[in-house]
Amino acid sequence: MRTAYTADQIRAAEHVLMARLPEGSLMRRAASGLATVSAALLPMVYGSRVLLLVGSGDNGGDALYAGMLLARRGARVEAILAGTRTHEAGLEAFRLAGGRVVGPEAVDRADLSFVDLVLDGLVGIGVTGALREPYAGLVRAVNAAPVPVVAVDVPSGVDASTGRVPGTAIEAQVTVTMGAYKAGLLVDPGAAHAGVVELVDIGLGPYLPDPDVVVLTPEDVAELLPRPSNESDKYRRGVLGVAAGSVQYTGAAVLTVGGALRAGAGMVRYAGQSAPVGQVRAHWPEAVITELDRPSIGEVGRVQAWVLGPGLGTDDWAHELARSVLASDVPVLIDADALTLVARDRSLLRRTAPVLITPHAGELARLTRADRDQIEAARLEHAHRAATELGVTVLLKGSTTVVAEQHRPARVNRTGTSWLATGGTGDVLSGVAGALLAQGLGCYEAGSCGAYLHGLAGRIAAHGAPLTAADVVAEIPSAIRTVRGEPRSTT
Ligand SMILES: NC(=O)C1=CN([C@@H]2O[C@H](COP(=O)(O)OP(=O)(O)OC[C@H]3O[C@@H](n4cnc5c(N)ncnc54)[C@H](O)[C@@H]3O)[C@@H](O)[C@H]2O)[C@@H](O)CC1
Ligand SMILES: [K+]
Repeated sequence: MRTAYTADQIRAAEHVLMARLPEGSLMRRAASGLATVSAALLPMVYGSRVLLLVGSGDNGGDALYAGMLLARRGARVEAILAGTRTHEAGLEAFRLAGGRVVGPEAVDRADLSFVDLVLDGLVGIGVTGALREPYAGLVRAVNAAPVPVVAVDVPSGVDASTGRVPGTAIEAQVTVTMGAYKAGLLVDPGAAHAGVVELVDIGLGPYLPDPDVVVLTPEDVAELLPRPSNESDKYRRGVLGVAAGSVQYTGAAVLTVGGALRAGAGMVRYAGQSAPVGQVRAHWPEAVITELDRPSIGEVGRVQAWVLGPGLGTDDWAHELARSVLASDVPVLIDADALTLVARDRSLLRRTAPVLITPHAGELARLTRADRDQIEAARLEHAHRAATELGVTVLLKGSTTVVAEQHRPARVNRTGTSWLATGGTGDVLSGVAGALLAQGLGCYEAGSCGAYLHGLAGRIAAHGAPLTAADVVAEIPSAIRTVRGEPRSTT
């Protein structure tokens, strides 16, 4: 499990560790890791040109000490001192090693074309708000130049705790982060600025609190996924009810049922009107089907969880069916049109059994009356707030998916690919996560494992080219085999 923390959590841990160590040793550890990663990005350290952007805080200090180490190895290292003050000891050490201080004009396009690497040490976890001048101007110039950038600790301009980017921010190829991952490096928009994140161990581990954010590894997912035992039968493996699809949207029903079957539901009971029923029957003879002549699940047999909403429509019939599903005593995953119904009628959410909602930013905006752009800008915060306010588990879809539940660290999923941004893939995700709910996983686990498998299946299906939602369904078993470390050709 990869764990990540807010700036305050990191500061508190650093404080305790620093008190136990000789002055400056943490920064030397940080700088040494930073120099090692930077050196590996250069074809040859000796003779290469490195430019440091140095801010007024300790982030600039890290850059100066790393610059010193690179200068000692024969690099030509120059520093732009952008702050009103500069880390004194770092600057002295840098100068003694042969580093040169240059003016801000060194970021002119012509000059940057002679530079092999930029180290961005303008600001780290100490940032507040949008980058001010002259930092913002330097960042714009560097971003516009074709020069690789290593961000020190955090790309300058990214809020380390939330991933917010309130103004200009460095676009780094690599971010060398000190002591522990910062939450804002793992969730967009911050993550998109960070590039590859390399962690430098400075001994902070024992002093860190419970994490703010967690990223599951394949091993974590493999351990959480249900596995059929010798005693399993289709009922014990989990029966999922699917209330999805309508006359207008038949495909959503097909994709949701497909996702659920491929993700290992012991049985899928599909309930819908005649048009989607015909389609589901044609695509998935495995599904057990109830054709509804009224909007009630009274005639559908026992299930362990429901998926409600993909392609369901938002008319009175859909509303009544949603009410009937939500009146059951099993976990319900609410997606798509059912989210619109719930946004209109919050009383639908009054139930005691667990609820997992799977909105994208626009759907969450409708549900919480927030602004869509603000949600995109601060995904962690909004997912958590919605989970707390609505008393549900929230899976906020997007390039980095966030699963939030009250009193638990947000789980961020990064297995997806931008090829997944195509019609119907959300229905597949609902089916996958619903199947995991039916197999007994809680909403938090089902949401995070579902997002992981769905993203990975998308990656496998895309393989660098466009995909369809049906392709994602087909690759879910490959994704499961991949996390289990089993060869794809065996079962
Ligand atoms: N103290 C230590 O021993 C260690 C420090 N570390 C480094 O120290 C950093 C934190 O250092 P600081 O606490 O000094 O903070 P930073 O260096 O991150 O930033 C603080 C400075 O940035 C300025 N600033 C804040 N917001 C700004 C904005 N929007 N525009 C322009 N300037 C802005 C502030 O005026 C202040 O001078 C970490 O990110 C990390 O790089 C790590 O190396 C671990 C060890
Ligand atoms: K930085």
